[in-house]
This record gives sequence, structure tokens and C-alpha cells, in this order.
Amino acid sequence: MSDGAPAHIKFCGLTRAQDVDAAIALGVDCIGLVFAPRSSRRLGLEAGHALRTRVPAHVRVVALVMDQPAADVAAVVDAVAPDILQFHGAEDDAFCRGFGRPYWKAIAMGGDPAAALASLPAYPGAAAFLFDGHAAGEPGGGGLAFDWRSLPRALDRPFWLAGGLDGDNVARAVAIAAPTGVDVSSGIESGPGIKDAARMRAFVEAVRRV
Ligand SMILES: O=C(O)c1ccccc1N[C@@H]1O[C@H](COP(=O)(O)O)[C@@H](O)[C@H]1O
Repeated sequence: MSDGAPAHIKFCGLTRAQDVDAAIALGVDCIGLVFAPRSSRRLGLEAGHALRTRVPAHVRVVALVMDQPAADVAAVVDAVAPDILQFHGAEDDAFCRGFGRPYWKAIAMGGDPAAALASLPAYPGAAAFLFDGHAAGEPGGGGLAFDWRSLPRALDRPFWLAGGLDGDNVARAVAIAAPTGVDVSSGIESGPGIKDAARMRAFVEAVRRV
């Protein structure tokens, strides 16, 4: 999938203004804000809005949701104005399309990868796929990697690699999977939702060295 350009970088699960500012200073492409109920990084609408206002227009804000009612997703869209919605649950294509934003569909590769990949045609409206290491029905953000070699060599749209990435393994992951971008949460943290400046920098430097 890669066209030889460096992989894009998304830092996910930011909860503090200082971490958003540091991520932007490092030049990441996307900031992920988590609104999924079962996440230790979950933001309320006001906190999400406050973080969103710190993000310049050239950095995309991705709002992560999981198996929430349409009214809750719409409230996130209204309060946070994300550039992209990232769906992590059993939402179908029609649901994901219903909020007037491009969407990325997370694909849970941690259980049955073949079944996970077989679900891709069910999401014709997805602007991109995000392959994560958690099992279907489980939340992500737990640092779980999957076998990057299980991804197809060719896909009809951009895809992001997530799950268990950090500054030590991301170069190998990019070399194997050639994703459009890489997405990381726990691999740049000192604790849930608390990003670590040195780990953030190490991750970005590792991706840029590939
Ligand atoms: O981050 C969370 O808390 C979360 C909750 C529910 C669904 C997905 C979640 N996170 C996503 O998982 C990736 C990978 O996380 P990690 O690097 O393995 O810790 C994260 O970037 C989010 O996209």
C-alpha cells in the first residue's frame, strides 16, 4: 500500500493539553481522542472540545468510538468537530456513514485474522482501515500486537497499523506491512492516557528513519 512516502503517524488516546502540544510539535499527522466507554483514556465532551481547540488545521483530529448509540456519536461530532470518526466495534457501514464525516473502520486482528479480513467488503464507505491487535468485541489500547505478515499485500484503500507499536518495533512493522500510517497509544505512555515525551519522540524518530 505504501507509495514509498514515510508512514503517517497518529498518536491516540491523548488526555492532556501538554501531550497534544508535544505531539503537534513533533509533527504527527493525526491526534486521536477516545470517547469509547470502556477506555481508561475516555474523554468527556468538554475535555474533548478543549483538546480539539489546540490542534491546528493541518493535523487531523480522529474521534474514536465503540458500539455507542447514534446520539452519543452525534454528540461527539457536535462537540469536538473531528475530521474523522474511528469505529472500533460492531457498527455497520450504514451506521458509520451516518455522521457526515469520513470514517475509518478498525479491524480486530487479535482473534481470528482470516475472519477479520473477510469483513472488509462490508465497509465500502470506509475511507481507511485500521488494523489493531485486540480481539473483536474487546477494547484496544492495550499494547497487543498481531502478526503483521497476516495483512494482505494489496488493499483497495489506505490502511493504518495499530496495536503494540512502540519506538523499538515500529520500523520493523512498517517494513513488513507497508501501511499508510501507524497508530500508537500505550507504546508512548508512562501510564494510561499519560504520554511520555521521550517515548513520543523516539517513536517519531523511528518512523522517520525507516
Ligand atoms: O485506546 C483505547 O483506550 C481504546 C479503547 C477502545 C478501542 C480502541 C482503543 N485504542 C486504539 O487502539 C490503538 C492501539 O493501542 P496500543 O498502541 O496497542 O496501546 C490505539 O492507538 C487506538 O486506535
